Formats: sequence, structure tokens, C-alpha cells
Amino acid sequence: MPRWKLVTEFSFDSAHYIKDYDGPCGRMHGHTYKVKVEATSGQLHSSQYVPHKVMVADFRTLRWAKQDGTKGGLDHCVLNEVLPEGYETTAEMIAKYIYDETKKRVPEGVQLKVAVSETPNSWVEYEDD
Ligand SMILES: Nc1nc2c(c(=O)[nH]1)N=C([C@H](O)[C@H](O)COP(=O)(O)OP(=O)(O)OP(=O)(O)O)CN2
Ligand SMILES: [Zn+2]
Repeated sequence: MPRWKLVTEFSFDSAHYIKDYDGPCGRMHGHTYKVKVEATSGQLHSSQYVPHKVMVADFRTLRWAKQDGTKGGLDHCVLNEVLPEGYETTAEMIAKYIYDETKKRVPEGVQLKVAVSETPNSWVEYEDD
């Protein structure tokens, strides 16, 4: 079936530590996190910015997490203080958090894949079936 795939990348700078980690990652340190969000759909939708069905989801919506931590995003914050109960600050759970929050913001039926990288050599991907 024909479908569109949107891909957008952004970064944010934040501090974190991994709770109970026996090693340096258990101490507060920072990363420039790189994020790639992919959104796939066979249908187009309106958005909060345009009333016509012309987009899978607004790129601005997909990029919400790059906003400042004081404005609901993840930039320039201590992730351990910002992520809700149930999420730790591993790349796995940051990817799940971004996925979960993005899912709430896009139209029903849009499939998502979120990739998060803390360092140039390692990343994690989280996606729909
Ligand atoms: N599966 C995961 N493993 C690790 C995570 C993670 O989120 N998921 N996170 C960390 C630490 O946060 C750490 O900051 C990254 O450490 P590391 O991979 O050691 O990164 P370096 O660039 O410092 O790697 P070097 O090989 O030491 O240069 C750890 N593991
Ligand atoms: Zn780290």
C-alpha cells in the first residue's frame, strides 16, 4: 500500500545519570542527544497549524522534544528530574518516552519509529510493530 514516511532529526543537550549504575554512567554527566523521528502513514491529516488534510503529521509536532526543558521539551535539563515516574534515563527509555509523548500528539494510525543516540557510536531504536 502506498504510504508516506516523514523523517526528521534534531538534537538536545541535557544531563543525566543512570540510577544505581555501578560505573561512571551512574554519576551526573551530559550528552548532546541526537534524535531521529520517523512517522509513516497512508493517509494525510490536518494539524494544529493547518486545517487541510495535507500532511502525515506536522514536522513541528514531531520535533517537540527539542524545546527547552522549561517549555515541555528535553533541552537543557536534568533528565532524571524531567522524565516521569516509570522512565529511567537510559537511551532505551528516553526513546520510549519520546515515542509515547509523540504518539499522543500525532493523528491516530500514524506509525512511529524513534532513534536516540547519546554518543556517535551507539544508538537505540523504538518502533511500532
Ligand atoms: N544499553 C545502554 N547502555 C548504556 C547506556 C544506555 O542508555 N543504554 N548509557 C550509558 C551511559 O549513559 C554513558 O554516558 C554512555 O557510555 P559509553 O557507552 O561508555 O559512552 P562513551 O562514549 O563514553 O564510550 P567509551 O567507549 O567509554 O568512549 C552506558 N551504557
Ligand atoms: Zn550518559
